Amino acid sequence: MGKERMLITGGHALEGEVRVSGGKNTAVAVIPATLLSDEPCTIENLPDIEDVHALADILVELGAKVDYEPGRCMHVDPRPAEGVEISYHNAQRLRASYYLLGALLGRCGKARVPTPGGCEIGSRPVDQHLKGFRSIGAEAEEIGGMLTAEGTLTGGDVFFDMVTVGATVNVMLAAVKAKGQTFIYNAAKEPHIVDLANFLNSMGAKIKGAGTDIIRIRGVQRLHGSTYAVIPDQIETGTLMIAAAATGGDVIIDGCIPTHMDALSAKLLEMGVKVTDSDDAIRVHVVGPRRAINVKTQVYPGFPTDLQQPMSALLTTAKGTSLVTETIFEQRFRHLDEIRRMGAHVRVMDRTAIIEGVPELYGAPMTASDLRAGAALIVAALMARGTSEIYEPHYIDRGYEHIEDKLRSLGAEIRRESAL
Ligand SMILES: CC(=O)N[C@H]1[C@@H](OP(=O)(O)OP(=O)(O)OC[C@H]2O[C@@H](n3ccc(=O)[nH]c3=O)[C@H](O)[C@@H]2O)O[C@H](CO)[C@@H](O)[C@@H]1O
Ligand SMILES: C=C(OP(=O)(O)O)C(=O)O
Repeated sequence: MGKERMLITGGHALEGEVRVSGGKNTAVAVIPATLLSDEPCTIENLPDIEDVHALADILVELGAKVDYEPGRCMHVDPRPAEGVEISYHNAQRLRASYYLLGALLGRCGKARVPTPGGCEIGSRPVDQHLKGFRSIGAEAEEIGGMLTAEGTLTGGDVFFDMVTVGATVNVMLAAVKAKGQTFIYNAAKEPHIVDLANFLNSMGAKIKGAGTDIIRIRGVQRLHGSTYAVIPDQIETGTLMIAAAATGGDVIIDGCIPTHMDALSAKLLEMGVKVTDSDDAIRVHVVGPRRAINVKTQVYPGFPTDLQQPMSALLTTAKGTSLVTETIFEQRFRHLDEIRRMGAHVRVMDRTAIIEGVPELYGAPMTASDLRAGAALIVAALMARGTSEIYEPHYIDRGYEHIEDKLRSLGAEIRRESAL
């Protein structure tokens, strides 16, 4: 497909109900995990997004039999998979291609994966992944643009220098079939870590403590098949909540897990936005002016970095001055340069954005630099006066299923067209 752009005419309050899709960050861990099974698996509730399409292609490249119905489910028979290396082209399509390292190491004791692509939001080193593999008995290195890991895994103690989602996932994948026991200290606690553990345990793995700082994995010899539905996407849920708040709307987001959204809900309440939870839905309802607040990104259960960009877009029109501090990634403010063209008053000093709320933004042409930057531009465009053009919307497709349809169903004026 050629170059495209999104056109959004702002000023419509979003209203109605919308259903959230399955989680990207859980899907991209669970799909590689099917390679560890000794029998076929079925994964349900997968979002119909580019990262999932890429992983289906990678499993096929490795020789697995994949039957994928986008938007529905993926059947994976890993038994014919003999490959231990993925192509540069496929590795570049997404960050999570590096989960094939852990999955292949766990499956057959050997893996070669080109350094991954994905969003450029900081330097994103992989030293902790490699250290983790070494701690459980593998040789692992990064050389010439290639990540390699090999060895008979014994299990062991893994101490991460910082909380890292990716390295926690990778070590979990590698360790489930190790000969001995693994302890991961300073583990990530994100909902997708728990979801991956639940999937692996449903295949017969012995993982305890997922969702806490210490994960214990007792290696097993074989894993059986499983049918598993991934959890709803908390970042899509959060983006829709922010979009509702930004447009002065009244939206019910169905099929989500409200407790995963506590950090965002607390911040919206602090701004003066009404947030009401029920079992599997959240209502976001704007009743008066939105006040400026301070936000600092943290690991779960703190405020997620993936929602910092849409949240800072929302704050550009809040009453007063907001401080947004990004502690996880060094380059996650690029969206603000674009939103400044719409009339926002923003300065970035080191890791903090100082946002002075303005009464109104004006539509402008803008370019998405990464996935959540794209989501932030959508939020800004939805609340602006006039029409905005968002170039490079393919970044948004990495993580949001049918985003235009969902927003249109809530009353947004949004469409995509060729940018030629
Ligand atoms: C596919 C997926 O789930 N992506 C998420 C994952 O990314 P990802 O897994 O890449 O993020 P990490 O949690 O690993 O990164 C956290 C911090 O640790 C640093 N680090 C990480 C690994 C390492 O070996 N060395 C190192 O220094 C990173 O540069 C970053 O500063 O968690 C991020 C933080 O919640 C989210 O923004 C991403 O959406
Ligand atoms: C940064 C993200 O994803 P990835 O780690 O896949 O690049 C994200 O989902 O916001």
